[in-house]
Amino acid sequence: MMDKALSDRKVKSVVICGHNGKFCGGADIREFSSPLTGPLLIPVIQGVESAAKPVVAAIEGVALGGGLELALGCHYRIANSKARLGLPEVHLGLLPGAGGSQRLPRLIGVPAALDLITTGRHVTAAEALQLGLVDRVTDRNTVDEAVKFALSVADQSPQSRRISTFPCPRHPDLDALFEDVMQRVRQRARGALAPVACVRAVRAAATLPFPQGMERERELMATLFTSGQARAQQYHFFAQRAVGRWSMPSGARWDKTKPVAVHKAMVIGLGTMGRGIAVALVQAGVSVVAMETNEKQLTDAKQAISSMLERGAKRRGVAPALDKIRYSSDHSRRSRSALTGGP
Ligand SMILES: CC/C=C\C/C=C/C(=O)SCCNC(=O)CCNC(=O)[C@H](O)C(C)(C)COP(=O)(O)OP(=O)(O)OC[C@H]1O[C@@H](n2cnc3c(N)ncnc32)[C@H](O)[C@@H]1OP(=O)(O)O
Repeated sequence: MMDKALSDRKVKSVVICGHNGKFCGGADIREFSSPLTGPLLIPVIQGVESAAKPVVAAIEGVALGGGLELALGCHYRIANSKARLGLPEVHLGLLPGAGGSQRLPRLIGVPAALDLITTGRHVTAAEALQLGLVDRVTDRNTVDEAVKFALSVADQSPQSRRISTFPCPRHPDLDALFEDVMQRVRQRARGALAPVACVRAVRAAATLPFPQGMERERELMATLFTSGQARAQQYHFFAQRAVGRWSMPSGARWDKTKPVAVHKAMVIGLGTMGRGIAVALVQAGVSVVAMETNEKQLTDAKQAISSMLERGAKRRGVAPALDKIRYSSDHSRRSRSALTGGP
C-alpha cells in the first residue's frame, strides 16, 4: 500500500494513520520469542523517510515503541490532544531499536531524549508539542486534520524534514552530561542492562553520524534482544495482565469483589521469608501467631523479628507493635485454632 502511494505520480502527499483510533502500540511483543515475520521495521521506516513526497503521521490513541519510531520516520506528526506517545522498550529489556534512539535526540535534544528513552514514560500530546516531538495537536478529527495538512505541504520537498539528516542539537558539555546520567541510570537500574544500553545508544546519536549511530544501536539491541532479562521483562508484561484477569472458580474477581478485612493471621515457619511476612503483617496492624517447630530457629526468629519491628517503628517515629505478635512451637490443632479464633 505504502509502496503504491509513494510510486503513484497522482499522489502528492501521504498520511499514515492507525486503525480503531490508535496509531500504533508498537511491535507485537509475542513475536520477540519466535522468528520474526513480515517486513522489517527499519527498512520500512527508511523507505518512508526517504520518500520524495511529504508523509504525515496522524497520531491518535497511542504511538508507542515501533509505532513512535515509524512516526519519527514521517516528515510531519499531527497528534490528537488525547494521544500518548513514548518509547517504552526499556520496560521490555530492550532499547528503541528501529532508529528511535538515533532520531529522537536529533529531534528533541539529548537531555529530553535520554529522559524519555531511559524511563520509557509516555508523554501527553501537549508535552509532545512542547518537546517538539509533534508539529501540531488537534482536538478535531486527527485524520481529517492530517489530510488537510498533507495537502497544504504537498508541493514542498520533504528534504529538510528527514530527521536522520538533522545534526544532534549541541550541548555545552556532553561528557559531563553522559557521565552524570549514566551514574544516575546505573543506580536506578540496579543491574538491569537495558537502561544502560539506552544511554549508550543515545550517546552514539550525539557523537556519531546517523549511519554509524544506527550500527551502534543495532549492536546494543543484539546484546539485549536474547538476554534473560528481556525474556523476563516481556514475560512480566503478559503476567501482569493475566493477573488482572484472574478469577476464582466461583467467578469472583479481585477487581469486582469487596475486600474482607484480615485481623489475625498465622505464619508457619520462621525462616527468612516467614520472618519478613510476620513483620509486614504486624506493621499492617494484623495480630500474628508466628509458629516454628525448631526451638533454635524460633529463638533466633524472635530476636530478629523484634529488632526488625523496632527498627521499622523508629524509622516511622511510632512505638513498635511487639504486643501484636505471639510465638508458638506447638503445631497442634489447638494453636492453629487460636489463630483462626475457632474452637
Ligand atoms: C529491530 C527493531 C525491533 C523492534 C522495534 C519495536 C519494538 C517495540 O515496539 S516493543 C513494544 C513497544 N510497545 C509497548 O511496549 C506497548 C505495550 N502496550 C501498552 O503499553 C498497552 O497495552 C497499551 C497502552 C497499548 C494499551 O493499554 P490498555 O488499553 O490498558 O490495554 P492492555 O494493556 O490491557 O492491552 C490490551 C491487550 O493487548 C495486548 N498488548 C498490548 N500491547 C501489546 C504488544 N505490544 N504486543 C503484544 N500484545 C500487546 C495486551 O497483552 C492485552 O492482551 P490480553 O488482554 O490478551 O492480555
